[in-house]
Amino acid sequence: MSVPTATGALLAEDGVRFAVRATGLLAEFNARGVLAATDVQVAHRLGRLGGETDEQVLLAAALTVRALRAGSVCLDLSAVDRTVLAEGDELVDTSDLRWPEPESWTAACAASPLVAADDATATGHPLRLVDGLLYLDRYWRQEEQVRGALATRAAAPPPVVDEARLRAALDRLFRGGPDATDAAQRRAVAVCTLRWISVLAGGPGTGKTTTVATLLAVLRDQDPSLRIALAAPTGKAAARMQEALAEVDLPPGDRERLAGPSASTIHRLLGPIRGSSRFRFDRHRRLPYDVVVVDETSMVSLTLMARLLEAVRPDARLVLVGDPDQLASVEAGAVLGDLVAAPADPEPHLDHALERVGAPGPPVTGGVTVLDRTWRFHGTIAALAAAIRAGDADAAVAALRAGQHDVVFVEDADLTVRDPAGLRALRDEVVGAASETELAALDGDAPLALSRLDEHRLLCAHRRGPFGVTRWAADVERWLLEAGPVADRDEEWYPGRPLLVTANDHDRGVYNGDTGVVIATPKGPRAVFARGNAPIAIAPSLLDAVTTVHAMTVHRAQGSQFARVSVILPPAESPLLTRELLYTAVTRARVTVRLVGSEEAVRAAIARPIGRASGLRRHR
Ligand SMILES: Nc1ncnc2c1ncn2[C@@H]1O[C@H](COP(=O)(O)OP(=O)(O)OP(=O)(O)O)[C@@H](O)[C@H]1O
Repeated sequence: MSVPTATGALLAEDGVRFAVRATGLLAEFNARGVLAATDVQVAHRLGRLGGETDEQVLLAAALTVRALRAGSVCLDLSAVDRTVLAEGDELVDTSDLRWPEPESWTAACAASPLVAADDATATGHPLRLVDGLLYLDRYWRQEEQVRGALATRAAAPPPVVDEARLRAALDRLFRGGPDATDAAQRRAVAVCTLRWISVLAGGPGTGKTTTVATLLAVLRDQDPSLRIALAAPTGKAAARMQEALAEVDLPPGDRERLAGPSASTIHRLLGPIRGSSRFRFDRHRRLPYDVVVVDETSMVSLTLMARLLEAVRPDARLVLVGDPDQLASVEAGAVLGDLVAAPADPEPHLDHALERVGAPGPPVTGGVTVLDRTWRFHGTIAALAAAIRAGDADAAVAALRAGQHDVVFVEDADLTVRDPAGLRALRDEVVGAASETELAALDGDAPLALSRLDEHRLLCAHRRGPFGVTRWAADVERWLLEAGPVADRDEEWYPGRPLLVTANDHDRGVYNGDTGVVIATPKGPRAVFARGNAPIAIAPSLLDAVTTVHAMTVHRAQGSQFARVSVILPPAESPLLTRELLYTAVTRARVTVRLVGSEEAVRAAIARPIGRASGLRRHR
C-alpha cells in the first residue's frame, strides 16, 4: 500500500518514495531506488521550463541532482552505471537498468537546451557539461571559483619572506635539522610560509597541530603584527583546535608569539547574515586577516570552500589542514581530497627557496605537503589504518587476525550467535566504561568523568536497523540496567548520563556534536563539557538540544578520538560501508580498536572507495 504525499510522490510502506507521474526511464530508475521522487520531480520541472523532453537528458538531470545528495559535485556520465548506489541500507544490482550508452548520452546532453556545453561564457542554462561531467550550473561555478582562487594565488608573486630569519626559526624549532625524523614537519612549515595557499595533509597523530603551532610562531617571528584567524567546519572541531594548539610544547618566546587568535567555525568567521545564505565577508568585503588556518578541512563542502576562498584576501596566507582519507563533508564536495589528488604544475622557485631555508626534498606541487609519520599511535592500529588507506584488504585482514592486544576482531556475521564470547567482551567493556564514568560523575569530578567518558565509544555505520545506533544504544541501556547501575536512572539528569549536543548553542558555548556528561554537584546536576583544562558546566534545564549517547555514527565521531573504540560493521551489502568509513572508524581509536563484523564486510569496505565525482580532482 502507498500513501500520497504533499509533493506528488507516493510513499510506499517500506519508506521508498515513488514519483507519481514518472514514466519510462525515470520511472524505472525510481522504482529501483536509484532515483528519489524529488530527483524525478526536479528533472521534470527543468524539462518543462527548458522545453526538453528527451528522457535520456532528463535521466541525466535527475541523476545529477541525486549525485549532489550523495556528496558528488557532478555526474560522470561515463562511469555512473558502475558507481551509482541505491539509497537505503541495501545494495541494489543496478547493472540491468537501461543505462544509456555513454557516448550518445553525452551527445544528447550536449545538444539539450538545458545544458551549456564546453562554453564557459554561456549563461542561463541550469546544467553544464564539461569533459563528460554534468553539473548543476551553480556547482560548476563554485568549482571554477575555487580553481580561479588557487590560480590567482599561484600566479601572484609569493609572500615576502626573510629567508635567513626563517631558516634560523626552523633551526630553533626543529632541533634535529633537515635530516631529522621531523623533517617533513619542518618542510611543511616552510611551504606554508613561502606560499599564499597551502595544504597540510596527514592522518591522526602525524603532527598537524604541532606543525600549525610551529608555523604560527614562525610567521609571527617574521612579522609580529600578523593578524591570524583559526577556523574549523564545526564548533566542536574549532574548540578542539584551540585546545590542541594551546597544548603544543614550544620554547617560551615562541609560545608567546602564538597568543591571541581564538578558533571559530568557518560560518562564524565569514559572518552569517540572518535569513540569507550569504555572508558579511565575501569578494567585495574581505576578511581582515593576514593568515587563515582551517582545521578538519576534509569536512568542508565545495560551497563553503568557495565562500571562504572569495572572502580571504589573495595576499593573505591560507593553510588548509586535514586528513584527505577520512569521510568527506555531508554536503557535496571533497575539496581537500581533490586538492591533494589533483595534478599541479611544478614550482621550481619554491623548491629552490625550500633548499635555501634548509627544508629540501622532492618537488612540492600545489602547496601540498603530506605528513605520514605517526607520532601518537604505533603497532597494529597504525598497520590496519595504513592497509585500509592503501586498499590492501589482505593486509588489513592479517592485522585484524594478528591477535594483538590493540586490534580485536569479533568475527560475526549476524551479531548474536557466532561469537558470544566476543560480544560478551564488548558488553563488559561498555558496562565497565559506563560504570567508571558514573562513579566519577557521582563524585562530582568533572575532568575525571569527562576523561572516563572518552575511554570507550561504540560506533556504528548505520543510524537505524540491526546494525544501527538506535538498536545498539537500546542494547547498551539494557546492559547497564541489567548490570545494576550505581545512579538512579529514573532521574532524567542522572549522574553519568552521557550527552550528545545536537544543535549549536553559541550562548552556552556548546556545539552540535559535542559530547558531555551529567555530574552531581551540591547545586544539583550539571552537564559538563571538555574545554581544555577547564570544563564548562551548564545547568541541564538550559540545554535544549541534547540526547543520550551510548553509541554514535562514525560520521558523528569524525574529528574526535577515544582511548578504545568498538565498531559495529554492517553486512557487506550495505552501501554505507566504504573505505573512508572504515578508515575513519579505526583511526578514532588511540589505544584499542574492536571491529565487530565479517571478513567479507571488511573486504567490501576496502574495495569501495567513495570516489565522489568532481572536476577539481582532474585538474585544479
Ligand atoms: N616532531 C615531533 N616530535 C615528537 N613528538 C611529536 C612531534 N610531532 C608531533 N608529536 C606528538 O605526536 C602527538 C600528535 O601530534 P599532533 O596532535 O600535532 O597530531 P595531529 O596530526 O594534529 O593529530 P590529530 O589529527 O589526531 O589531532 C602529540 O602528542 C605530539 O606531541
